[in-house]
Amino acid sequence: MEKDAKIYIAGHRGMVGSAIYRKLLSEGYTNFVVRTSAELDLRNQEAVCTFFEEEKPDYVFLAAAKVGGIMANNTYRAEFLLDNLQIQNNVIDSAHRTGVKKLMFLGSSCIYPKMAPQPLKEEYLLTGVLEPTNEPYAIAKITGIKMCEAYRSQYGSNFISVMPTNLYGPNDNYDLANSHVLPAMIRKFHEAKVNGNPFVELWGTGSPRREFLHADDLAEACCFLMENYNEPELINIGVGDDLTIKALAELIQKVVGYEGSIHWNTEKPDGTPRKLMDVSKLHGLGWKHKIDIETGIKATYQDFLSKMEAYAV
Ligand SMILES: NC(=O)C1=CN([C@@H]2O[C@H](COP(=O)(O)OP(=O)(O)OC[C@H]3O[C@@H](n4cnc5c(N)ncnc54)[C@H](OP(=O)(O)O)[C@@H]3O)[C@@H](O)[C@H]2O)C=CC1
Ligand SMILES: C[C@H]1O[C@H](OP(=O)(O)OP(=O)(O)OC[C@H]2O[C@@H](n3cnc4c(=O)[nH]c(N)nc43)[C@H](O)[C@@H]2O)[C@@H](O)[C@@H](O)C1=O
Repeated sequence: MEKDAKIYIAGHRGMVGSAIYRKLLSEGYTNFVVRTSAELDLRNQEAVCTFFEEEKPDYVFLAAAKVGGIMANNTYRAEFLLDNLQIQNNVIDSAHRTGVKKLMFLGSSCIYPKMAPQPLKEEYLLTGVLEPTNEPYAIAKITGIKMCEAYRSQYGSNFISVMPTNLYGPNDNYDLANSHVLPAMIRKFHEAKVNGNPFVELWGTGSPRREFLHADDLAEACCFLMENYNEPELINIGVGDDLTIKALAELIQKVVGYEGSIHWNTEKPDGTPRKLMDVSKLHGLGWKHKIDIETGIKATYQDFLSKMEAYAV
């Protein structure tokens, strides 16, 4: 990307979009176009077409989406399917129509079959049945991958698809019902510590395994791939290592300094038993993550503390 190129970061206030924004600013890029969802609802096809025709960005990072943890995905199934299809269809097609030089579509590790062999290689896409709790979201993301592939093959568009593993970091969502596990645990342990609660309730059995990548590492990988990856095939972004939800809970409990106990509510879903990314393709290109999980959790806890008033702890 040329340093003065016009870059549109869709979802620039979100955890991922804001991390990409910070990374690009730190690398000396200056020409950005951004809109909040209130200013430009990406589900609105006409508004998105007009925006692209007026702004004509050179590069697009598509980090706007309806996002949430296992309960949000399972509860708002229609919105996770429709909103995401609308957002990505509108942005990808407008990017093509206005001659965007390159677009990056962000998918997710949940696109892979629930019982796929581990670690998850890129070629396992569409080889089996999906995890039911996030099937609508996964179907939308798979459609986004196929849109990028189709526009490349029919029109020669340089649209790439990257599949991040579970993410965490600054500007994460700490809502107890709708967030992902890592921010939820930070908030639950912190509130229990402050309020002197004897136990914290967590969901499922604690036995599923998850891989976690810090948003700043993800942003670095996205910028690296925007520079160095121009292939039709999707590419995984992860750390190549995972831990059980129980081990994650113990780590966060230690960082927060909570001394009570954990109750596992097995009425709540476990979701996919394991989704560990195979990152050999990414490593082969020369990129590897830097932030280890304990360092990342400590920094994220500080981010939570700085925003705590917003969550009325
Ligand atoms: N978080 C995770 O663990 C993972 C995330 N991803 C992917 O990364 C991307 C970013 O996720 P993340 O940063 O975590 O999500 P966030 O919820 O933090 O941010 C999503 C952003 O999307 C924008 N947005 C949502 N709906 C609309 C809309 N209708 N019109 C315009 N903008 C909209 C929001 O804008 P505004 O703030 O202005 O309302 C928000 O800034 C997504 O594609 C997600 O699927 C992939 C794997 C894991
Ligand atoms: C990124 C990814 O995120 C989603 O998938 P997920 O990885 O299953 O999401 P999660 O982070 O919410 O949960 C991970 C694990 O953790 C357990 N768990 C324990 N206690 C809490 C808890 O308090 N909150 C939450 N949310 N989970 C908890 C929970 O039961 C599960 O076993 C996809 O829908 C999809 O959106 C997607 O792509």
